[in-house]
Amino acid sequence: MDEGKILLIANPAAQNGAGSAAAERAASILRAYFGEDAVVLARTAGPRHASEIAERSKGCSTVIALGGDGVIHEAANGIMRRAIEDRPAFGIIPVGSGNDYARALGISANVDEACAQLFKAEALPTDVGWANGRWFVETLSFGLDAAIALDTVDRRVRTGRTGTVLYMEAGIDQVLHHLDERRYEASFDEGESERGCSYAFAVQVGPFYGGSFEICPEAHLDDGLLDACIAHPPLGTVRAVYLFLRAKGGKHTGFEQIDMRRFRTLHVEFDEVPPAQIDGERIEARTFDVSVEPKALNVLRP
Ligand SMILES: Nc1ncnc2c1ncn2[C@@H]1O[C@H](COP(=O)(O)OP(=O)(O)OP(=O)(O)O)[C@@H](O)[C@H]1O
Repeated sequence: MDEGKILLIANPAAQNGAGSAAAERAASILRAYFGEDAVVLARTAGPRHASEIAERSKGCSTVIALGGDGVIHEAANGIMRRAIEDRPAFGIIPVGSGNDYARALGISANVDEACAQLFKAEALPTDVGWANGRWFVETLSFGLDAAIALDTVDRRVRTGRTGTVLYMEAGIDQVLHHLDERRYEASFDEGESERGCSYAFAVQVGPFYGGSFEICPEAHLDDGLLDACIAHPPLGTVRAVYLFLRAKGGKHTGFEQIDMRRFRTLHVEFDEVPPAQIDGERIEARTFDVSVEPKALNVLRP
């Protein structure tokens, strides 16, 4: 990692409050390495604050977001709002329940290990997705997948569970009780309009979503393309649970109900507003205009 001012944007509320101690720990490790004055710690005060801080972060060479995929999403959006030549390098220290972007980058969920990885990391040009005026670094999805991701937010507060167990529980519950078909009309790369019906429709920069489900195993962070996984009817509950469990290890592809696509742009219009998530955060619309901005962000990758 380049020396120079480092701005550490931390969500103290991440992972039920664990973000606060993690931020202190990360700041002290980074200061011990780069020098006391080289690292500025900024704690977020609430939703969207990370975007504002990152957008205003003039004069620093690196922005590191500490927290879950939500605060990483917000910080990346703030940086992306700046002109490309003015964007600092972007690093992450994952302290969340899903940590999908960290998994795609190969960054440890242990704060000490993540810092050690960042010291040796290179800032590599990385693709960023764009949908309805928001950037996404890893995932955007509609339907069942999004309902699962959104369900985990309430479920975590209720049960205190995190990580894979939390997603598995939410996933099985949604598949058993909300296996809804959603009609859409989609055009990939400005091609002919296709009418379709999906249970789940995920658009990925990297392979992971939902806390380590390898939904698009062939997705690469710097290939200039988005990958989609679309699960079509007919799919009974038993088959759906089977495919859902296989998706944990990326072994759901190759089945006739699973359509894998690769593209640069997508226009998709659902008959009704579907549950939808962008990097794990709620997004509401019936029509989505999606594209990829190749190698738009220099991301610290081990
Ligand atoms: N100080 C704060 N207090 C409460 N919420 C905050 C604060 N700062 C940011 N947030 C919001 O918290 C939400 C969740 O943040 P984040 O993703 O970092 O943690 P998480 O939810 O624990 O992790 P995951 O996304 O992996 O489940 C984001 O929408 C963010 O805007």
